[in-house]
Amino acid sequence: MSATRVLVLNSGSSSVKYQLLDMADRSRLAVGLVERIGEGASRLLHTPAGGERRERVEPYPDHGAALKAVAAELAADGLGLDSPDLAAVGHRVVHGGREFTRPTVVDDRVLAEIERLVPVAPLHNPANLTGIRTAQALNPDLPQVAVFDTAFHTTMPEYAARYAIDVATADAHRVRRYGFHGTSHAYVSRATAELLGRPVEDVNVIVLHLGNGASASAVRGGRCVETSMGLTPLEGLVMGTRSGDVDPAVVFHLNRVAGMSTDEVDELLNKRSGLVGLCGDNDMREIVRRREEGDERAALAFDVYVHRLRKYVGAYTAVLGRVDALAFTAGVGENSAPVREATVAGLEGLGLAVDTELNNRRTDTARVISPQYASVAVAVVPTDEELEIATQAYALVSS
Ligand SMILES: Nc1ncnc2c1ncn2[C@@H]1O[C@H](COP(=O)(O)OP(=O)(O)O)[C@@H](O)[C@H]1O
Ligand SMILES: CC(=O)OP(=O)(O)O
Ligand SMILES: [Mg+2]
Repeated sequence: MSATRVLVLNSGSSSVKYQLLDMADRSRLAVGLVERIGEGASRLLHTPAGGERRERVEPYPDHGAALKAVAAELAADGLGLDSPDLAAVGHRVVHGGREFTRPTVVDDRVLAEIERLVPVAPLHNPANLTGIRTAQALNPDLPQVAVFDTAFHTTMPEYAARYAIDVATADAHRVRRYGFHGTSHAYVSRATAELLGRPVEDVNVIVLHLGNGASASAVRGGRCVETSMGLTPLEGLVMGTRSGDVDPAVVFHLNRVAGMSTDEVDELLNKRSGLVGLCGDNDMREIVRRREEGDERAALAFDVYVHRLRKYVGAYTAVLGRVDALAFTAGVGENSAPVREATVAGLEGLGLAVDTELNNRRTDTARVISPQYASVAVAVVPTDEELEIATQAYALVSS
């Protein structure tokens, strides 16, 4: 019997999410999360299929230490990285530049390329590299597969990927729009077509991936034609801690007028902006609760967030020409009925509306929330980046 299991590692700036899947039946054998890596008391939560959740609170100074603890938890369930049932480890790698258009088995050249892209994904690529190197050290014989956030967006037409800046300067430094969360945009756009019962080739979808990081994409017939993130995951929508779009002159202005260094402005726009910068909270549940209690800062943060979303929905409607579906996904998109309602309110002219009762209903499965009469299907479509990474990694190593 051949190996059918895939361990998926999704390493973020201060966390690792992981899942062990059996691709024979797509079942989950274990799921877990390590939070607050490098922040003193880190926490590991590990749940084996059919077993009790286990918690470990201890300091993990870096992603390497965290992954060793994850490997130990898996080994305790007989699911260690040395198991002959394991076919591959699939890694979410955030920045793959233009080079990587599909999942790739990691070798020294691939590692060097991911390393070269660290300056354009400083919060993400170093953690992804540590994940790969640690898994390699734990079992050198196991294929490590990199699945890139940028890959799905490499089909964007040149006029969407180009910034209107001097071509020679841009090309010399690879300055262009790459886009991120591609694994989620790919999975959700396909799942939306399935929900509508139509072939993906025939369907045009706007996907709103609203997690801590957030991005929109316009997908025509299964191919991405536009997305809101750019050179780095800072451009576009308002996010938990990131500003999204600002006039680039904000950077020079703060440098000249407030004496802030480039690194300080970088930190401001990536970590002290977005929802947290506007109202002190980045959790949409908390913002909605405060807003309902009459908190003005929370209400403004909500309005700025939703206004940006509405601008992108309008823009992507124009990009696609014909829209069949608008899909909400990730933490906020899947769970926040108030955000979904406010995003499409008054957009009947674009064929958009939600049915209040359908919008407020809670399910774990994909569903349409627009009324019968609406010409665009508004849908809630849960993303599953881990399943998608496992599927792509397994397809590659078993082919
Ligand atoms: N029930 C809910 N209502 C509103 N927002 C929620 C709810 N559950 C989670 N969220 C939001 O989802 C965000 C996290 O989304 P997620 O997709 O898990 O993010 P990431 O993968 O980027 O860490 C949280 O910051 C929170 O704002
Ligand atoms: C690219 C990106 O923004 O990822 P995340 O949402 O995991 O921070
Ligand atoms: Mg996410």
